[in-house]
Amino acid sequence: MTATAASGATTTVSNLSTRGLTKVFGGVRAVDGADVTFHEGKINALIGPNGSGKTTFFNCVTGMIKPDSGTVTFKDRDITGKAPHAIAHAGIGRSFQLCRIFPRMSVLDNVLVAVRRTGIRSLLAPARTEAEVTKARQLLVRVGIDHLENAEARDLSYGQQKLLELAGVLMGDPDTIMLDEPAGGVNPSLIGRIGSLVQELNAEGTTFLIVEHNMDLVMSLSHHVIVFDRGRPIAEGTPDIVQSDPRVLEAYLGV
Ligand SMILES: Nc1ncnc2c1ncn2[C@@H]1O[C@H](COP(=O)(O)OP(=O)(O)OP(=O)(O)O)[C@@H](O)[C@H]1O
Repeated sequence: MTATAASGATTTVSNLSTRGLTKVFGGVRAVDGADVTFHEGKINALIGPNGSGKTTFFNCVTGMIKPDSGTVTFKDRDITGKAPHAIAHAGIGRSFQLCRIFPRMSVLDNVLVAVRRTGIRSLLAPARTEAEVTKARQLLVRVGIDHLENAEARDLSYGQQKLLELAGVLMGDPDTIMLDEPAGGVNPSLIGRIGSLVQELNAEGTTFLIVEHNMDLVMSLSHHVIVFDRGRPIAEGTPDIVQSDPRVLEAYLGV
């Protein structure tokens, strides 16, 4: 969110930021001292050439891997190195580059188990409540695949599986959602559906952080674009500003 202070200067409101975040694999500095401030209440995109460290950065923020150094702060709390379920519980939901669903389970059960993937205590709770089933069905309506409720997840198209994964993310009522390549491998009509859903949810107050290679989608959806190269941001701003930044062209084309 961007607020205008009394002086007329704009300040960024952020609930999620990193400072000096670093992850090294062998000799590769996949994330290299990244200082990133996401804009709260906005659709933020993280773009950059292949191998620039976007997914590793996401994994460090969401607890899938432990950074070697640096900090991740969410709502004024240091969440660096916390377990994924603790970070999800704090309010950050995420999807994966390669969709994570249970292929032989029904669509409805996939949404229901999503809410159970938040630590051992919830796994031991009663299998499902009526309220959870109602909520899962409402979310399937919302993402547009309620007619497939009883189908096995493996019978869905890849785009439908991405919508299913998003329904699962929404079961946790996150206020911030991180999507890793939501349009990757998805047909154009479902890309449109995913884009509309992101805009609807954002209008209701959800902050988004999206890693995406589909530039049409990024530039049409995002309020704030952060460009990664070699493990750290090299440029950021509105889509217009980023597209005309020579450093971005250089990173992509290597010129
Ligand atoms: N588990 C790992 N072990 C070793 N090296 C890794 C590992 N994960 C990532 N890397 C390396 O870290 C660098 C950053 O990779 P990462 O997948 O984070 O980039 P990316 O920007 O998400 O790429 P893409 O756009 O292709 O998905 C690459 O050089 C990659 O080979």
